[in-house]
Amino acid sequence: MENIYESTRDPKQNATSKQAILNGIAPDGGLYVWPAIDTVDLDLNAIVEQSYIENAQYILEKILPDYTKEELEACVHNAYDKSFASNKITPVKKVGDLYVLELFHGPTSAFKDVALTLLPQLMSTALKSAGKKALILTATSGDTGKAAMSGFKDVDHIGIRVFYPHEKVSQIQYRQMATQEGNNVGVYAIEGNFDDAQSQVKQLFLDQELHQKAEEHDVLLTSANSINVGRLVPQIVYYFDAYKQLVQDGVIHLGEPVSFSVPTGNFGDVLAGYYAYLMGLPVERFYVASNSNKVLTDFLNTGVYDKNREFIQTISPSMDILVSSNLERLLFYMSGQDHQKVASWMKDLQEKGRYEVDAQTLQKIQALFSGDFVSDEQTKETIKDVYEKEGIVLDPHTAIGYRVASMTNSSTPIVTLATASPYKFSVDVLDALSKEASDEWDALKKLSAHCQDPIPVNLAQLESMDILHSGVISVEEMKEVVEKGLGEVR
Ligand SMILES: N[C@@H](CCOP(=O)(O)O)C(=O)O
Repeated sequence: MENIYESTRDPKQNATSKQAILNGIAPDGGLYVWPAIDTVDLDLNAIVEQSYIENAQYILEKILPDYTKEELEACVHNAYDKSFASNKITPVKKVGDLYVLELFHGPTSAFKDVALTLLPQLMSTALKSAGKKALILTATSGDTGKAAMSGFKDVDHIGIRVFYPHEKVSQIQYRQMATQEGNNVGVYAIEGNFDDAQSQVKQLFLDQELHQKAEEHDVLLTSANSINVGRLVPQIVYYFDAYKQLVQDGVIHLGEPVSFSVPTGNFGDVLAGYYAYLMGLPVERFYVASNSNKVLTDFLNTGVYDKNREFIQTISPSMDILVSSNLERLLFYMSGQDHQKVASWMKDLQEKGRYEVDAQTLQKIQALFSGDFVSDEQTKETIKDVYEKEGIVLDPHTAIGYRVASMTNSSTPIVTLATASPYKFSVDVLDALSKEASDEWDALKKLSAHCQDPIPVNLAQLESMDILHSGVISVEEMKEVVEKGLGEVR
């Protein structure tokens, strides 16, 4: 099978899709990309007629060509047949003049579930072909960690270790992770922020001593973050499916463009949309919505990416990120697939904390992407305003995307990606609605009563669950955790 994937930094580092998924990141620290993704020929007429599951299979067959049709069929059905509370998987709703793509009906109430119910299937299938075991390392700012553990819990031949920033996730996100059951999971708070966790995980992937030890245990080290192409590609499907729903609802005619507003920190979700665009989805513009950690807004406006700034803890913690990993993939495509340029920008980021792209690359990016940011105060205002006018409660991340979408004066329909359930951020959402609560449980109940909407079962049951993981470790101690984990994969 052809090695169609290659590192953003060096075309010689190439792999099949199964190998790319097993490796997580390329051995040179770059991210796997498929340079010819824009040659994929998808039939939009077929897509608007098919179910979500049929579309997932249709699209993944094109982008993961070394999986057999039967393998992908099994993976997709195992992931989506029973795990989502909506039979549409990711329904689109009209909210005011905008559209909202609800991505939070999965087992942990965040958009990550769409990919992290499928990645364990893809990973297990690839591991079987390779005859190996795997230890998955995951950095999380709140949502990915829980969704990854839920997806990989008790999966044979796979272990998972999750690292999140101590006291920098919402109370409910903390409870979701700290109560996680499973004989193959480990979750640790780290002293630091998400960027510290993510950088250390990336370092560990490149650590030769660790790889040596992994080999001794016959274990591969890999990732459940969106740096892994297997985490990213399932997210392409919901962009096509949202388009399908707009056509079916008569909002657009087939072939007409739509725009997307995507709240993002690590740039994975919006990059999946760009992949959909490269595969033929008619998109006019992507609005990249940030919180006060507005490193992406500044980059999109100036071409300078500069992480040397204050890290701000916000009420949208999943987006409290200053090193936005997947931007590297966008730079690869927008620079004309110039591996050397990408490698030198990433070297600058590593050594100086900043890089500046050339005018041509910036121009190409700006032709399709805009960036804007929203403060905590504005986020709360938006939650309140949308609730009062439309009776819909948005979570803080979605509110950021919604506000950025509503600031444009485009006549093209804009779909905001609703990335999480508001109940995951119950205290701040209730506060935005000018109500008080004594703690996160009181907030959950009051929010539910106020909105006359049931609390998702997976969140409601957290209150009675025991805390199983309470370790707080330093960034340096992460390596020990991983070394130990290698011997525990069964
Ligand atoms: N927002 C994420 C951060 C990690 O991003 P990912 O898309 O690379 O998994 C989170 O909630 O953990």
